[in-house]
Amino acid sequence: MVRPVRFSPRDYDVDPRTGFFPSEPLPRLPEPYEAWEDTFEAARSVVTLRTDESEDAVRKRAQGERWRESVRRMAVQTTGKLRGDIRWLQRAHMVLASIMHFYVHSLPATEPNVIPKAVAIPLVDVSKALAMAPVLTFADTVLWNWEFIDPTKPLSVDNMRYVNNFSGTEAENNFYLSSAAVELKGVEMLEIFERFMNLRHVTEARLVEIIGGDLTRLSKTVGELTKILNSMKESVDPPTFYFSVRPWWAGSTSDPSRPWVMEGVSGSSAMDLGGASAGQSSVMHALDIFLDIDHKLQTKRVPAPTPNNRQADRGFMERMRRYMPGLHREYLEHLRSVREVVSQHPSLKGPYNDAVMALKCLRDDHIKIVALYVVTKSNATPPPQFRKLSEGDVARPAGPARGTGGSEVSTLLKAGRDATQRALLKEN
Ligand code: HEM
Repeated sequence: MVRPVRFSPRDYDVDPRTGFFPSEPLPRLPEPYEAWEDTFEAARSVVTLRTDESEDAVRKRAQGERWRESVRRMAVQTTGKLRGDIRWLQRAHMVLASIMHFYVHSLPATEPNVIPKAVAIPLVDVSKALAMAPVLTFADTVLWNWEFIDPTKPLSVDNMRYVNNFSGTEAENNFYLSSAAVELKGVEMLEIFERFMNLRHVTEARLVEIIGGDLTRLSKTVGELTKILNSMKESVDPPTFYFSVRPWWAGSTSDPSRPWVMEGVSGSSAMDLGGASAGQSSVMHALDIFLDIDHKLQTKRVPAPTPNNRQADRGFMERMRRYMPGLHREYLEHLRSVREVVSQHPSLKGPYNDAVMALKCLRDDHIKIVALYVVTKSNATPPPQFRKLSEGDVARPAGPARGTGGSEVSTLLKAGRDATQRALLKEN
C-alpha cells in the first residue's frame, strides 16, 4: 500500500483547483503564428457545413470558398518556437484542429478531403509534442476553448465563456458548458483519488475511515454528475445537436468512403483521426480506473458478459485515451484502483458498491440521453429546417447509429454500463 513517491497531479498538468482545465485561458499565439489565429477567427463568421442549405449558409458559400482558398495559400510554419511552452502547444493544437474541421466539413462533396499542408504539417508536429491525436478532441472543444467572463474571479461554469462555436448555436455552447460542469465537479473526485494514492503510515482503522468516507463522498459526486448530464435535456435541443452541431466534430472514421489525407505528411491512414467525443474526458476515465471498471472484459466477473457485450468495441475506451493530452493519459496510467483494498475490508464493500451503482445509474441515464440525441435521430425524418442539412450528411451512414469515433453506439454504451455493474463486490 505504501508508495515510495508522492502522487502529485501537478506532475501531469492537472491543476488542484481546475482539474484537467488549465487554470487560465490559453494565450493567443505569438508571431509568426498570427496567421493561424486570424484564419481560425475568420472561419466562424463565414464557414458553414457543406450540407447546410439554409438561406444564410447559401449566402456565405462564396466567402467560405475564399476562406478555404486562404487556408490552401497559407505558409507552412515550423513549430520550434512553440516547443518551450505547453500552453502554446495546446493553443496551437486547438487552433489548427479547429481550422481542419472547419475546412473538411465545409468542402463540397465533390472535393477530396485533403487537409492543406500549412495545417496538416504543424498539426501533426504539435500533436507529437503533446502526445495526442492530430484531430479535434474533447480537449480542443471543452478544455482549451474558453475565456473568463471576469478574469479577477476563479474558474467556474458561471465565469467562463466558450469562444469557438462551429455551428453558432446555443445547443453547442450549452453542450460545452455542461461538459465543463462535469469536469469542474469532477475535481472533487480527483482530490479523493489523490488522497488514496498518497495514503501511507496510517493504521488500518484510519485507512478504513478515510476510504469509507471518501467512497461515500464519491457516490454523492457521481450523483451530481448525473444531474448535470440530465440537465442537458433542458439546455441542448436534440435536433439542433444532431443535425447542426455533431457533424462538425466528426473525424475521418465516420465516413470511410471519404478518408482524410494530411497533405505533406506520410501515413495519414494510420493516424488517430476519429474526431471529438466526451468519451475522451479524462475525469470519466479516472473514475473508471479508481473503481476498476473492466471495459475490456479481462477479468472473470459476474454476471458473465452477454453476446452483445462481447460484440461491443472493447478497445473503445483505451482508444479514446490516445485523443487525450499525453500528460493526462500518463495521470491515468499512474492512477490505481481502490477495489483491491476494499475487497480486504468488509465494511468498505457497501460504500464501494454504492459508488459503483452511482456510476451505473449515470451510464443508464447517459444511454437514455444518447437515445434521445443520437439513436432516434439517426433514423428520424429531420424537421423541415434541417431537411436539406441531413441529406448525404456524414452523420447518417446506413446501419446502426454510430458514435463520432465510428462505434456502434447502443451496444457500446450498454456494454460499458454492464461492465460497471460487474464491478460490484459480494458483500458477505
Ligand atoms: C447531449 C449530451 C450527450 C450526448 C448526445 C452524448 C453522446 C455520446 C455518444 C454518442 C457516445 C458514444 C461514443 C462516441 O460517439 O464517441 C458517448 C460516449 C461517452 N460519453 Fe457522452 N454524450 C453526451 C454527454 C456527455 C457528457 C456531459 C459526458 C461527460 C463528460 C459524457 C461522457 C461520455 C463518456 C465517458 C463516453 C464513453 C462511453 C462510456 O463511458 O459509457 N457524455 N456519448
